[in-house]
Amino acid sequence: MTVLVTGGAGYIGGHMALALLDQGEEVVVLDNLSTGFAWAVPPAAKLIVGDFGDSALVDQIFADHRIDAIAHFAAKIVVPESVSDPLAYYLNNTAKARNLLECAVKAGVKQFIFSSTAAVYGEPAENPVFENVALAPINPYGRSKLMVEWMLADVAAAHQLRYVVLRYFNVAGADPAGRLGQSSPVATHLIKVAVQAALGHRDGLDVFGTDYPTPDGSCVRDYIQVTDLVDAHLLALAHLRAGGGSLTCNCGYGRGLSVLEVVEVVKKVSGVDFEVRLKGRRPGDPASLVAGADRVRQELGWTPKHDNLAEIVEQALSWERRLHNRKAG
Ligand SMILES: NC(=O)c1ccc[n+]([C@@H]2O[C@H](COP(=O)([O-])OP(=O)(O)OC[C@H]3O[C@@H](n4cnc5c(N)ncnc54)[C@H](O)[C@@H]3O)[C@@H](O)[C@H]2O)c1
Ligand SMILES: O=c1ccn([C@@H]2O[C@H](COP(=O)(O)OP(=O)(O)O[C@H]3O[C@H](CO)[C@@H](O)[C@H](O)[C@H]3O)[C@@H](O)[C@H]2O)c(=O)[nH]1
Repeated sequence: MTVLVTGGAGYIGGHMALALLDQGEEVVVLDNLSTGFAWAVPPAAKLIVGDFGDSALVDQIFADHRIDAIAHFAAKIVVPESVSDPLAYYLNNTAKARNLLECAVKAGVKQFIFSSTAAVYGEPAENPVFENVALAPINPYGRSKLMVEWMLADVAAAHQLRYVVLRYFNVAGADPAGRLGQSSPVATHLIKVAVQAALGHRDGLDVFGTDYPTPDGSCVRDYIQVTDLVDAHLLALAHLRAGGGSLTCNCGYGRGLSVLEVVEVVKKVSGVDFEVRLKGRRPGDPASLVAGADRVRQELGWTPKHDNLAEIVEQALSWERRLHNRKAG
């Protein structure tokens, strides 16, 4: 059987495609290359360049391939951009997901893994935050994803489709074998920005907000290494294929690190004391998000292998060097 990976030319979907191929699966990647790269798709996967909201194209993909599961990564993912352009997020992340689900139901695809986000929690009253708290996203990005979670629950109640929703916390690092990493043309994620500053590819780093109600005033996040996250998807796929029921799980390590702490680790690992400018808050940022991560361990048997920020930063540094040389070369 074949897995359809939407967004498989992107950061996390690309690592998923690699991992699926590593375990002998057939992989079809559907990606419009809006933020992804054809070169990031492993050659053994079939890349179809197109939009996952294009129902005629998706129907054709289901007709041409024996797809038993969809891993749906494709989305717009930048929180501040969702604040300035919410309709783009509701179209790409929400409305098009509805079309994809309709095609899946029509084609009888019964297994669906969805990339959700810690942003569905908004500003949780307590951290770590567990899956069963009331959901109150504070930005359009989080709302655009939460609506897909709701659609999935309704579709699963009405049809034979079962799902695993994985709510990722902050994803970072790269394939330990060095085959792939985060390649987005315009970096916005903290670790990637910090690593670029350390390598002199940008002029220092701005810290967005130092007056949050956190120990050092900067935002706290739970950084999860990308192949550990992908392992949770492989386990989710096995769970669904074994007939397991629909499930929603946080994906994080259950440990919060502040922006200033992350910056210190990047400076230490790189050995470069790059410029850090303390700035005002960025729109849409919650103060703290740390995963209550018991369920993914208990229900899926997940055990992380790379829960170490220095190792994650080392991976990000070595990927960024490679990416830079590739561009220069
Ligand atoms: N990176 C994180 O820290 C993080 C955290 C939580 C959740 N997520 C979720 O994980 C998923 C993957 O994120 P990523 O970091 O790999 O981002 P990314 O931008 O690297 O990958 C997204 C991919 O989707 C493709 N895409 C976007 N819209 C499309 C469309 N309409 N049709 C076809 N392809 C389309 C892009 O070209 C890109 O290759 C997203 O759903 C995101 O919301 C990411
Ligand atoms: O140059 C920078 C970049 C980021 N930050 C801060 O670093 C923290 C983390 O920001 P970022 O790496 O952009 O991630 P988030 O905004 O937390 O969002 C990520 O993590 C969410 C889950 O927690 C996911 O839903 C999103 O898709 C993903 O982009 C935030 O406090 C930012 O304000 C800075 O201070 N300077």
